[in-house]
Amino acid sequence: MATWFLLLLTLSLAALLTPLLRRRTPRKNLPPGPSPLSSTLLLLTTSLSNLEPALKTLKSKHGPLITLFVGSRPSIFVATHSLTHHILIQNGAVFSDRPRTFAVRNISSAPYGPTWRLLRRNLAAELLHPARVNSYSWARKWVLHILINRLRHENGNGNGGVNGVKVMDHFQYAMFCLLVVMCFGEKVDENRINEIATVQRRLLLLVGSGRFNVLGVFPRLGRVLFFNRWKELLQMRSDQEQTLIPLIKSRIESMKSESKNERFVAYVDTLVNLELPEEEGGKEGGGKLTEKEMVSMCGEFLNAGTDTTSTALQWIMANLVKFPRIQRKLYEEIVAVVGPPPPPRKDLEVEQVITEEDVQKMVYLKAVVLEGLRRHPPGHFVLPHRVMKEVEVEGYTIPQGATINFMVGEMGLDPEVWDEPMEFKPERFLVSDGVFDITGSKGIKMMPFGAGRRICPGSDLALLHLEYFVANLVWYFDWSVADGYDVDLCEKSEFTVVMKNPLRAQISSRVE
Ligand code: HEM
Repeated sequence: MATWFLLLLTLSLAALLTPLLRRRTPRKNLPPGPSPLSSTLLLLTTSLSNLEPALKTLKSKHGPLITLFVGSRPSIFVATHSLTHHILIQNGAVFSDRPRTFAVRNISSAPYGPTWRLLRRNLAAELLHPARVNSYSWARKWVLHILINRLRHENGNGNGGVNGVKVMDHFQYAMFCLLVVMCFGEKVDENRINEIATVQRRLLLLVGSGRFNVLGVFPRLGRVLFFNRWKELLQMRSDQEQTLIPLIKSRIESMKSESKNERFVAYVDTLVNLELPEEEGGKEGGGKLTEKEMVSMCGEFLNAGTDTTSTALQWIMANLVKFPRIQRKLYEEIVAVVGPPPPPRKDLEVEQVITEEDVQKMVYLKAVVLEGLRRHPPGHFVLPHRVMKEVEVEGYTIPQGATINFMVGEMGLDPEVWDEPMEFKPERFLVSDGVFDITGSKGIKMMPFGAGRRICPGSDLALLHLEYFVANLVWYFDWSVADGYDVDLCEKSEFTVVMKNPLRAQISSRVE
């Protein structure tokens, strides 16, 4: 359907619905913002991440609480740390629901209630518990091996290629391998990894682009008016099922034949026997997860931990290339803890690695990772929350059913909170020996993983992955600017906020 037609349709729809719905839900003392018509247009045609520039302008005009509309439905944006703390930490229960969108069963879209609690607790306690995460040490070592060999290969076996290595594809591949092992409990070959990654990324980018927003907001009408989009979404979903169901089935089969002590626990194992509660008024019933629901859960697990972590890894490595002094200081810390790196082996085996226990002793490493997440959080917003009952905030009324979101990117760069916020200065996190409360429970300074009850349950795993890979990559290689390339810190919004000009680095082995 032509874009002009879509715009016209959206405008007419908004114009029609706004007065109708406003009559039913009288507009209360909402936080200020632009007119319902112009904000409906903005929200229906723009992905969340591309909204940021418009919201910054609105913030300077209206203040830190801004209302936009989709039809008559208010969508509120919060731009300051203290208000976010007040909302998500002090009044978390009211603000922890999710807007109803597509009917998929997963943690991130589950309404705030018993099913969400069960699914989230399952992930946190059965898979992301520190003991379980430790049991995947072999998988991290295996993936590090793959990553180092891919980087060496592209770089001409460590001799330093002229145009450098474009690292992002390798980072994404490595994170994907790692999460696939944790999800399905098996090492999957390269072709299959690429196949799963392609399907998952297509789904992620299209849903993240905002093109399907209208189907979530007006489900019935949207499917008729935007039939081709609806068909495209169904096709992507069917591709996802075709790639993930065989892996789920194979894991379930192997669970029957292996004894419990023979194997480590994969995410699928934890999902098989879950008994979901019957939710009052819920559309979906209780009982065991169906095969298709397991696809949604596994798809969420893969996507939540892959793009976010590889995006953060790229930003951190880009800053280490741009600022050799910081890279040198980090290398010195690493050598002080584990000694110099081993010479590369001819059979491409990575014999010695910096372990998870080693990284715990590296305070500067932790500061580098935190500074990367402050300066370049992979998401500049959290996932939208839904308000469960009407509340007052700062003298304004936040109505039940409104969506609410938080300007994560803005908060990490607020000059009132951060000294020289645009500078990459890991030292700012050294004041407390690299111990920083990323959950924001006592006060929020930045929130790359969100805050409160919906905070990212994978934050500890993500931090471990970042520390582990950054440490090993800097230990094995010296990273410098590739010929003819400048490290450009410009941002571009995809599903996450990525480097507009992806990092190209010249890497050379630290030892002959
Ligand atoms: C650097 C890496 C990561 C970043 C920056 C990140 C960030 C976030 C953010 C901002 C949210 C939304 C919070 C909210 O809505 O208030 C979120 C939710 C979530 N993340 Fe992550 N995440 C990362 C890695 C991971 C990993 C490794 C996993 C799992 C293995 C994961 C699983 C989830 C899940 C399941 C949710 C939904 C939580 C809920 O709705 O209760 N994330 N993440």
